Amino acid sequence: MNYNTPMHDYTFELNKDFNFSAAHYIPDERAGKCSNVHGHTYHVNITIAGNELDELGFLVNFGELKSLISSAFDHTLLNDHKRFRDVPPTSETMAKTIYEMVTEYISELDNNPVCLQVILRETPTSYVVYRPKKEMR
Ligand SMILES: Nc1nc2c(c(=O)[nH]1)N=C([C@H](O)[C@H](O)COP(=O)(O)OP(=O)(O)OP(=O)(O)O)CN2
Ligand SMILES: [Zn+2]
Repeated sequence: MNYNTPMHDYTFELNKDFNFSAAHYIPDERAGKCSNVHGHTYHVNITIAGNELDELGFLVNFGELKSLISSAFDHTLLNDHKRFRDVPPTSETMAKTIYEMVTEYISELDNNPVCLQVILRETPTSYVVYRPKKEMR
């Protein structure tokens, strides 16, 4: 999928798309049919930027980004995850959670990549963009 990415001055920008399947429910009757357990094939787009590459010539390993998120969420009930103990697993909170997981992972890398945004598509017609405020970077 092609999505817009924010303007930046980094030399390299990387985008990783992948899918995972998971179930969820929104535990509030105001969510209507979405308060029942149901499943989605979630589509994720992660944008990473930076000025330096690692010894392999990678900004970030594409496969590591995918496995970081898929190993946590694929074929699970999202409501069971500790990250969704206090907030319901909506597209918005999922996009923010994935951003936080990616940012924790890349903060360990020596070449200083940053995550610019995460896009989480829940259905063919519904998706969310999570982009941190500039002072958070
Ligand atoms: N702001 C949000 N609204 C809704 C969310 C959400 O995460 N954030 N989630 C849901 C449900 O989980 C649902 O699975 C998705 O809803 P919706 O886009 O309405 O799905 P439909 O397939 O019914 O949409 P169509 O318009 O028929 O394509 C609900 N709202
Ligand atoms: Zn849903």
